[in-house]
Amino acid sequence: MKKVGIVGWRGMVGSVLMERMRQEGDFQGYEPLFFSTSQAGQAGPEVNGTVHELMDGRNVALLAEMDIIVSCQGGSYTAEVYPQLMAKGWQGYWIDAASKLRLDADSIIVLDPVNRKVIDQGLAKGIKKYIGGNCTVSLMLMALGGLFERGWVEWISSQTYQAASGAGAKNMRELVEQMRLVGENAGYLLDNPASAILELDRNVVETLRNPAFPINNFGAPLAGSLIPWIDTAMDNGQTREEWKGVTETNKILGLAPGQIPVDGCCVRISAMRCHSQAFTIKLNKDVPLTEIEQAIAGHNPWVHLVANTKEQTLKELTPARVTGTLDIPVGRLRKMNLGPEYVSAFSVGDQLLWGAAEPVRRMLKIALEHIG
Ligand SMILES: NC(=O)C1=CN([C@@H]2O[C@H](COP(=O)(O)OP(=O)(O)OC[C@H]3O[C@@H](n4cnc5c(N)ncnc54)[C@H](OP(=O)(O)O)[C@@H]3O)[C@@H](O)[C@H]2O)C=CC1
Ligand SMILES: N[C@@H](CC(=O)OP(=O)(O)O)C(=O)O
Repeated sequence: MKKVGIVGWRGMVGSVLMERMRQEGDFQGYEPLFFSTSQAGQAGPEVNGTVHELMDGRNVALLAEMDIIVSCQGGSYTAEVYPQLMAKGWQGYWIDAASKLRLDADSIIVLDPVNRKVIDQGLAKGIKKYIGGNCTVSLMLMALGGLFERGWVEWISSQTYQAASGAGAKNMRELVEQMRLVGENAGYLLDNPASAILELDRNVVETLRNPAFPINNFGAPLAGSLIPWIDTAMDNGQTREEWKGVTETNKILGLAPGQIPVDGCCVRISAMRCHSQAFTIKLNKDVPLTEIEQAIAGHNPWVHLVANTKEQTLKELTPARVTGTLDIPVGRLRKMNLGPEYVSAFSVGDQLLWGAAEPVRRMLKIALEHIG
């Protein structure tokens, strides 16, 4: 029986992966082994009625016995362990949620509803590294895959509204902590409907600017505010998150680097785990809106169109509605005043599902089918 090692299963992305694997009945037909870098020997997850003892995530000899390793443990773990496996001549498949190996020449970024052909070609060529994409990029391609598939996209500008979860579990806690403080400090004014609105506003700002306000993880208030910077600086003025847009999009689609320009401004906002994006799409010809709608809606089973009305937008096109689902709603779709080839659209997606765990889960199934 094939052996699959799962590392990082108890982290945030890993927990969502485990949840999805259980929902889909994925723990069948192979022996799963669960690894931890800090809890080896302790009881791990229960799968199909068996509680699995945790293996040492740094036991490279044991890891090398796996046919497939799935890691949601993070980039520094990958940097530490993957080269050791290579040095041992390991021939297994490495499936990873972290960005570390994404741009290696011999890796494939996986998003099978969009690039199954690229994945299958990689498997046929003997490629062994399959890496989940950046959440923002994966969610854009799940939303607009139909336009790329038709070859209609000349370039895209994406302005993002990214959730706290993208920065990690501690940041999600910090956001809610910030919200609590804002609410608690303003409580007495909210309780008095006669209180002046500018007093309420001053109260909130004083809370946000108080040196004791918890900002250790974000570096700035996020509740009642936003942060137009995600990840590290690149030399050209972009942030790394913005740079991933063009770099990963083209790699996922199997195109030459930079072939389809993608750029925009990535912004952290106070959603919990759904990233949203406003797109300006430049098509290479004037395509009627009905054909654009058909191309988007017909691309994959998870994307759906939301009518460009206030009622439907408020009902269907918000992080509050989409969180915890695999849905990829695309709305606010219209031709822009800039010209007939310019299209505006807005999309929302759960960045822990299609943005992280789901492409990895599906790749494990594809790899298992491939090795038989
Ligand atoms: N967060 C995101 O939105 C996305 C993250 N990714 C990538 O996925 C990787 C993992 O990210 P993420 O899931 O956020 O990482 P987490 O910090 O949630 O988990 C990583 C590891 O931390 C250890 N850990 C220590 N304390 C705890 C605790 N109290 N609860 C759970 N785990 C704990 C666990 O390892 P151990 O058992 O060994 O101690 C766990 O596997 C990163 O490389 C990230 O870049 C990719 C896409 C999106
Ligand atoms: N950088 C993303 C989350 C993430 O982990 O991205 P990546 O997998 O590319 O490192 C965000 O902050 O929303």
